Amino acid sequence: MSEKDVQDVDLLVIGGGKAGKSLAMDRAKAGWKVAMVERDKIGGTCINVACIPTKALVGSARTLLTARHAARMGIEIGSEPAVDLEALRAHKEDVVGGMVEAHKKLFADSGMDFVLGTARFTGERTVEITAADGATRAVRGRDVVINTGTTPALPDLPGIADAQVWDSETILRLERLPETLLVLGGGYVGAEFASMFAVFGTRVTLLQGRDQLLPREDRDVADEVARVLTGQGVDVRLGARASAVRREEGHGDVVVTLDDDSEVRGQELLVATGRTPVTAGLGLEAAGVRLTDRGFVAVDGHLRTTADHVWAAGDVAGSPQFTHASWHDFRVLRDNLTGGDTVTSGRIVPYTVFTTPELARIGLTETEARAQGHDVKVARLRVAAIPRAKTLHEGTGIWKAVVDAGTDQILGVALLGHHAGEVLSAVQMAMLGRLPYQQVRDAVFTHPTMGEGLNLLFDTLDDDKARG
Ligand SMILES: Cc1cc2nc3c(=O)[nH]c(=O)nc-3n(C[C@H](O)[C@H](O)[C@H](O)COP(=O)(O)OP(=O)(O)OC[C@H]3O[C@@H](n4cnc5c(N)ncnc54)[C@H](O)[C@@H]3O)c2cc1C
Ligand SMILES: NC(=O)c1ccc[n+]([C@@H]2O[C@H](COP(=O)([O-])OP(=O)(O)OC[C@H]3O[C@@H](n4cnc5c(N)ncnc54)[C@H](O)[C@@H]3O)[C@@H](O)[C@H]2O)c1
Repeated sequence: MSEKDVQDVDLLVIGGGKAGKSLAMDRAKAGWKVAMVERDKIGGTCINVACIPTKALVGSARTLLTARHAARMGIEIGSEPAVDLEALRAHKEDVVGGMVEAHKKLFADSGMDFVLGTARFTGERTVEITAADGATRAVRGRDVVINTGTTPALPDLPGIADAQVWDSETILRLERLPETLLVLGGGYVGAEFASMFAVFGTRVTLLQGRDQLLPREDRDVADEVARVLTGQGVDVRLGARASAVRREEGHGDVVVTLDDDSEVRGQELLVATGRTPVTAGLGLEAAGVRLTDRGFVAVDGHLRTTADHVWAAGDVAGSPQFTHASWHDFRVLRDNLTGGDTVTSGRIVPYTVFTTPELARIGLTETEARAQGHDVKVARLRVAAIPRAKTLHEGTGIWKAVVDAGTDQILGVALLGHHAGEVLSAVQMAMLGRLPYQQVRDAVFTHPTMGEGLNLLFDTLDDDKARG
């Protein structure tokens, strides 16, 4: 392609994830000439194959639980509630489809040039885009943003490539509800799918290589999540490291061999052992963009890559792998592209693991706080003590808060229980405002709400008992 065929734009976005699409729309509305290239998922990973479909299905699992437990609330439902697989799939596709359609309209209304195709760098700030029909075009950005995300990792285990295993995308096709399901990996994906499928009636065995579920959490919190899963019927096996996988003939069982040579079998296997950055085939060398040792695009605090006027955001840039982190990357980029000077360091990124009930987390764990030299006080509360939880028969879970004993600042919180993700935002506001915990302890919350439990949680910070 000759130089005169290269189209120049103010902003070129490669990959329409949360950061990229938000920035593309924002800058197009501001009058910039913007092109955004997306390979196949209109709206990005979260909407098509991650957060949104999984949370639609978690919603179904919770509806099933509510129906199952209706009698204890004095409601007679009649026959045993059950999953209708076709309707379940339709529900999920309806939610996803609606959001994809909404994005098409938002993209068009913003005035950006939305290009469905695969981008590959051919030189500095310049890409060749190949559309599904093979047509190509070249675009050069004054500034370029790489937002190509991550994809499920397939661990290097003998036999796994031929065992027709599921990953977090293929399982969402909901081709069947297996009677038995093996889940390899006890991180976020493993915990959420294990909880969901167990509620749907599948006998789930979760194989976690480490000796703790959700290894980033404090052990007491992770153990409590494991108890929740066990209570739902999940066989949680810790320290169960897979060494090989095979599928028996005629699409028979999947068999996982563990490090101790024992075998575990199930009708299907979900591999949930992490995600790999999408950089292959991007031609990053041609653009002067370097990777970190772990294969992510190397960026500084401003999200600048090693190439001038080339930026990266979201999962591929090594940001915490959450949609809201990518969304914040958008704000950082917007500032930096319009004369600002904003960095990603120091931001607090909370998250919620959508088991049922869910685990909501922010800030430091107790382990991290102690390792950083804080003298800590730890507050603990059983969710069953919260009046709202009693009215709902939703007493499962524990809440935990870690406070600096010297400054009374809240360092971190883990809330496992009903609507924990919603309650977490109140704690987050207190942390952002640097309020001492006493202000949360003594705030007047509405009765009876789950949020009111924060009074009770911080009330337990009686100095003698809480000092660890
Ligand atoms: C099962 C699951 C559940 C999750 N649930 C949650 C949740 O509840 N909450 C939460 O906050 N996070 C959740 N996450 C994480 C979240 O999905 C990711 O952190 C988020 O989607 C990352 O967004 P991103 O902006 O990095 O890019 P992505 O949304 O990954 O978008 C990248 C886009 O780039 C495109 N692309 C790649 N290469 C090219 C190319 N060469 N040319 C053109 N386009 C390209 C891809 O098609 C893709 O659409 C979940 C993840 C999984 C796997
Ligand atoms: N609710 C949410 O916000 C949400 C939900 C799902 C995913 N996500 C994001 O997606 C990312 C990926 O999630 P994930 O669960 O795939 O990865 P992860 O890194 O959280 O967990 C993978 C787990 O697999 C285990 N493992 C690895 N190899 C193994 C082996 N051979 N045998 C047994 N166990 C093995 C590891 O010990 C680890 O605990 C997360 O980091 C998270 O940020 C977020």
